[in-house]
Amino acid sequence: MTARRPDRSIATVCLSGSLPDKLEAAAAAGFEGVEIFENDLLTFDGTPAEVRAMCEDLGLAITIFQPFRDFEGMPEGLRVRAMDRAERKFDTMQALGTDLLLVCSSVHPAALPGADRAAADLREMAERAAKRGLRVCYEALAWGRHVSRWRQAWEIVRAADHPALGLCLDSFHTLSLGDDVDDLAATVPPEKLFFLQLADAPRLAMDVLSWSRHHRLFPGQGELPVADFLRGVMAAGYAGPLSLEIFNDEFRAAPSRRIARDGLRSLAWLEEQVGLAELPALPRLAGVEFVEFALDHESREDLARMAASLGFRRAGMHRSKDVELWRSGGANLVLNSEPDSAASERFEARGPCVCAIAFRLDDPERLVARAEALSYPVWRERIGAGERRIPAVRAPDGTLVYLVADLAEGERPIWEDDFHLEQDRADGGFLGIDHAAQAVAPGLMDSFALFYRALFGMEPDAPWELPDPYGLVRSRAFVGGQGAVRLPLNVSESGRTGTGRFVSALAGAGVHHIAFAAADAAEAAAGAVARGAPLLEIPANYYEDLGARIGLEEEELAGHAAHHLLYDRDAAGGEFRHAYTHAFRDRFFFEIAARGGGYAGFGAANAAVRMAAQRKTPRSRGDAGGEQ
Ligand SMILES: O=C(O)c1ccc(O)c(O)c1
Ligand SMILES: [Mg+2]
Repeated sequence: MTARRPDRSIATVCLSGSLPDKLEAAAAAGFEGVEIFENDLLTFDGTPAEVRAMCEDLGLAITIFQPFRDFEGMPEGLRVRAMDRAERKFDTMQALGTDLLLVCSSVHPAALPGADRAAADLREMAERAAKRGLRVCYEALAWGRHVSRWRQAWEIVRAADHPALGLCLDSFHTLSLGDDVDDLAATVPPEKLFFLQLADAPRLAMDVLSWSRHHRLFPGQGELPVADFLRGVMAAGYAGPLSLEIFNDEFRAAPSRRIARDGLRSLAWLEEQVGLAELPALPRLAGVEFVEFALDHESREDLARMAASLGFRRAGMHRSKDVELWRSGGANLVLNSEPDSAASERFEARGPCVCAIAFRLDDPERLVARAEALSYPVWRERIGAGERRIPAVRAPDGTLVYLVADLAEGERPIWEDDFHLEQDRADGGFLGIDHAAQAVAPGLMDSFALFYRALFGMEPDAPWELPDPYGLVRSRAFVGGQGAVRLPLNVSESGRTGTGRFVSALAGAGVHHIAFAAADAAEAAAGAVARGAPLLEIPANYYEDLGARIGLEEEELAGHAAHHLLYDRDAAGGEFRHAYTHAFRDRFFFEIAARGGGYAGFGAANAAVRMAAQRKTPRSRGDAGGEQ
């Protein structure tokens, strides 16, 4: 570890609720400071002195009071008003007990250009602040009228040349304009770096004001190079707090405690990225060991029949619980009907569903320690004598993620301790679980992103959009262990899309799609069809288009059509062949998938055909319905 960890701060504007709710949530999550956003004070029914007392009781420093708008460059009459307004806000700051004011660059239509004029205004403000022992920092808003970049703000602060005036940097304003801080250390002396605000965002093609006001995210949740930005600022000698400033409509509609906690996790992860703090090291992910279903006996029989049609066989019965293991080669399905368990709790709330997924990784206990350091809940199921306790962490929707040690040759697999095994592993079948896709409720996507990225070190693919016949589905895949674990997350604002219906049918989010890796897709699909598996019918038009688009030979096209296979090819010639089943009781479905030539996607080009086929084919059997 290099220096002492900087204090962690969060702007009240990030959180939902009243000012006291926000402060309590920030303190409960473990922040050391808060930015008091002026609007939160204006709408609070109490004095600034009461806010100060609340913060003191909660152990929170007020790191800054903000924003002070439209100050610099005003023509004479308005300039006097602006100075008066500043004096009034200094009164408020003194009552709050904070010494730092953020002035953001003016957007006022009357604001006049000119660095000298702005410098003179800020110098006078700083002089007035200094008389009261206060300080001012100046921030370039990306949409400022005359000042939109930190270098312009710095020219003004430098020219003003007052010890009570410094710079506020905000990663969003810099990165959203495609700018960087590479020359910050060479340009700005450290004592002039007064404050640092951190925010990430998805890459969106929209005006920067709307982007900033509605779509900011915590570092790690978006696509901006926030870690590089922070490295540059630390290299310039910044010594103040790291403060999160996120304007996001979903954050402000979500429970403040969850959002505050995600904020702290995000900062801890970011500090690890740049070497400011340490966490128990990231895991080495080796694969998905199993997917577990919560079922009653009736649905278990149906699901077992469907699994059998895909080539799975019952491989074992649990020694002490009402749980079956079904296996095909390296793919394991756990069918859990144990009463009074985490699974039954899930079944009672949601009906048949995926209640857990298990990752194979190098050191489960180190991951547990990392989860605890990031305050993700850890779960340990009760066990019978002699059985192995497999630790788990809870995903943001409550799904359990079990942590199973990646075994060296000859080590004893978990299954042997807990199951009476009827069949060993070497029986052909699937190679393993290729990917597990989750439907995520709209407000939870960003929490999931942080969960997979900060806790497991998985990296996000670029987001993409899938056209469901009844609305848009946004998708973003998280990939770990060089493709050993692949988890596409799907979110839909519309309740009518397949994703929307899975979310409502599952009372929240959940794994709704499990892909088994096959060495030979045609062979696996042919076997499945022969055993009566409910594979999706693909329209002939699809194969027509495939021939036209990719130029596959007629014979190959006919083979794909005969086996219900979809086909995709990437720019480097990697190939993907895959077939889908109908959904099991409208809740989840399976896929047979074969990758070749380093193909890293999920057949997104075929998603529209798959979703349409799932919607239009009538329920053909009791265990494999398409329409509700
Ligand atoms: O959107 C704004 O107006 C605004 C205000 C203050 C900030 O620090 C900021 O980054 C943006
Ligand atoms: Mg800011």
